[in-house]
Formats: sequence, structure tokens, C-alpha cells
Amino acid sequence: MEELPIRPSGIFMQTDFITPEHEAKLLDIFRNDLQWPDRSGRLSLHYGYTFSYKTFGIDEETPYKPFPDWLVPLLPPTESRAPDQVCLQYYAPGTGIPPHADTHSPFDQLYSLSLGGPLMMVFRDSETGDKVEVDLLARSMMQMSGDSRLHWTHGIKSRKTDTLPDGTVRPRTDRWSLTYRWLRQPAVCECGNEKLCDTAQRRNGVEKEYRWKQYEEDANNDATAAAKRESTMAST
Ligand SMILES: O=C(O)CCC(=O)C(=O)O
Ligand SMILES: [Fe+2]
Repeated sequence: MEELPIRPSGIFMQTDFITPEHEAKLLDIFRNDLQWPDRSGRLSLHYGYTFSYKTFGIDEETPYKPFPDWLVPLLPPTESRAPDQVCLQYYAPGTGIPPHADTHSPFDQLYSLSLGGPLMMVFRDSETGDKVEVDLLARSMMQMSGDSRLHWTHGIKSRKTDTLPDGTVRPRTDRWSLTYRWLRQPAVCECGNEKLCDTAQRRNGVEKEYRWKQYEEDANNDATAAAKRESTMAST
């Protein structure tokens, strides 16, 4: 994987992680074989361990969901072990995900594989507010580490087109992503960023109710209420 020569630092990308033929087979499985929640907005399916936002550890009440056969060849080979949690998400054209930093303390490495239509992800520096768009091309595997993982938020605007740097307006089409997470043991982060880090906030006694925390709980619960809330959040 190659680090992108941009700010934020720490974004590693491998384009063409799989072949177009392999991708076509996966999209066929996603479209025809999987049981998706029956609602609008971004849809998620979870594999592996479910995370508990009460204990900040594995949710012992939810049984481990083994990785399906189609998922095994898609695990990042650059890590020494398989991820603890994988989330498959579907974005219909116009659907996004609010800006957030995935919770620091429970999770360490973070990867995302893009399939189907390309779109722009927006990274935002939590200190300066600077924004940078990164094009998530089909079949590319991205690792978010360092600043891009800890000190910048990431999100996807809810819109039907993206404007490329050369001015081309590119329509969105159906997109799927796989997000891979590894649990951090012990569940503490030493980055010290009080705006984005839940460990730093807890130590300073200022745990705030950020919208992205609610988003992560929603992603785990797949509640219908979450979809409603998100449709209002995403427009802000
Ligand atoms: O769709 C993606 O590529 C990333 C999704 C994301 O940010 C997340 O699930 O935390
Ligand atoms: Fe994320």
C-alpha cells in the first residue's frame, strides 16, 4: 500500500485490490443473496464480534458472526491477524455518512474497501477545519492511520454527484464499502486529542455527547430511528 502524498498523513491506498470480475461477483452476492435491513438511508451488515458501547469491549450477548466465504479473500493481508469486526455498508446514490472519527479507545487499525460506484470522502482537520477530499475508487483498499485516523474526521456528503478537481461532475451510483476494525487491548488511546479522543475526554472528565458517537451506536443497532436521525444529521 502507498501513502497518499497529502494532508492528512497516514492514508494508505491500494488501488485494484481485486479484479473487476471478482468485484462483479461480489456485487451480485450483495444485491441478490444478502438480507438487508428494510429501510432507506445507509444500510449496514455486521460480521465478527459486536462491540458494546457500555463496556467498551466485545458485546458478550451478541454471538460472534463468522465471516462468510465471500469475505475471507477481502481481508487486508497487511495485518498480522484477521479483523475483529467487519461492517458491510450500502450507500444508495445521494446517501452519505456524517463526519466522525471512529471511536479511538476500543479500535486500533481501520481499513475500508470500496466497491461499486466511486465517491469523494471528505477529511477535516479537527484543529484548523481544513478540508481535503479523497476519491474512493472502486476496488481500492484504504488504510486510515496516524493523523487521518486520530486527528481528522472523515465523512461522505449526502449528494447525488461529486465534482472532480478538473471540474467534471460525476454522478453517484450504488456503492458498497467494507470497514475493518481491530480491537485495541487495553482499550485506551494516548493521542491526547480532547476534541476527538474518548480516552482523552474521559481522563479530563469532559466526555461530550458527540453526534458521531450516536452514529456509531446506531450503526451497531441498525435501528430504524437511526435512519431517521441520520437523514436530519447528514444534511447539516
Ligand atoms: O464507507 C466507507 O468507506 C467508510 C465508512 C466509515 O467511515 C465507517 O464505517 O466508519
Ligand atoms: Fe468511519
